Amino acid sequence: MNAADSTALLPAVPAPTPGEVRLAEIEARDITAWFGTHKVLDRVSLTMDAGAITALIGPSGCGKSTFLRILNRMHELVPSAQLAGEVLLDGEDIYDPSKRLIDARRAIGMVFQKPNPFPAMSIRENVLAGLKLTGTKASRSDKEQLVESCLTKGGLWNEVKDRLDAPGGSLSGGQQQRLCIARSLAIKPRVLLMDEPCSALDPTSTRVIEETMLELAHEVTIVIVTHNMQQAARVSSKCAFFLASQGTPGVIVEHGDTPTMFQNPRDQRTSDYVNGRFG
Ligand SMILES: Nc1ncnc2c1ncn2[C@@H]1O[C@H](COP(=O)(O)OP(=O)(O)OP(=O)(O)O)[C@@H](O)[C@H]1O
Repeated sequence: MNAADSTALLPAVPAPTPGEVRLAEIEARDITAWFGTHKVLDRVSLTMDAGAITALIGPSGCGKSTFLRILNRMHELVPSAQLAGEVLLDGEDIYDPSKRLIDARRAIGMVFQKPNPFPAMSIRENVLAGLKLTGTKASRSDKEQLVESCLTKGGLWNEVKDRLDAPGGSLSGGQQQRLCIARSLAIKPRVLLMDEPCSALDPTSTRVIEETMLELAHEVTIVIVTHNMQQAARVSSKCAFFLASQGTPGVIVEHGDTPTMFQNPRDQRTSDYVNGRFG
């Protein structure tokens, strides 16, 4: 079975109700990035469509994670990091000096490779942690509703509804990752960035998270970095192939609809990569 064929294994997802949510487009324009003098991305442009799941693929070190971190202003946390270019969230540059960092982080959430719940905090507190960090006020009953809806969207509610006061650290790795997804949803992001969210998980947990992603795409635009070609084919509708050949900075070689990228790519290097001939 090739990667594209495996799409059929996932259950059908019902269409979104029109007008229910306003989905955001995120566009990177001419992004060049450095760590010190090391240029790691060179004029990368990519539009990640509203409501789509876009997969960023490519060999190790080609700048996928750096690109993802640029999309919610995490790149600037590294002291030596520099950046040129623009990131437009629904047409507005999140790097515009008049824009606040906290607004970018609130609108553009991130789930990391390694599940990182607050281990000693309860499951409930983990979900609500983002409200505190962003200074968002909510009544007790609103918080209870939020906990239930986020854990439901994160695909975890049925497993934890009877132990919301148990510590986040008591959950399995896959459950912890779904808790992190629920936590990121609580502040209602418009875009969710996921950096290899399943690479530390077993196949069953991976499948549950993939199903969760497909459900979430109805209300939040998703960008995922993955090394797993089957996963890219199963969950994404758009795909971008990054490459940094022989010490040159990373560029996007090709991007487009996922089935085309897997079955009929224009560039031989894309074909070689998605078919496992390198990387
Ligand atoms: N904090 C950092 N300081 C200095 N260089 C860094 C830092 N983070 C990444 N780099 C360098 O930037 C380049 C791109 O790294 P990045 O992690 O973005 O690639 P990647 O495609 O996501 O790799 P992988 O698939 O292995 O996670 C690499 O050469 C890496 O060594």
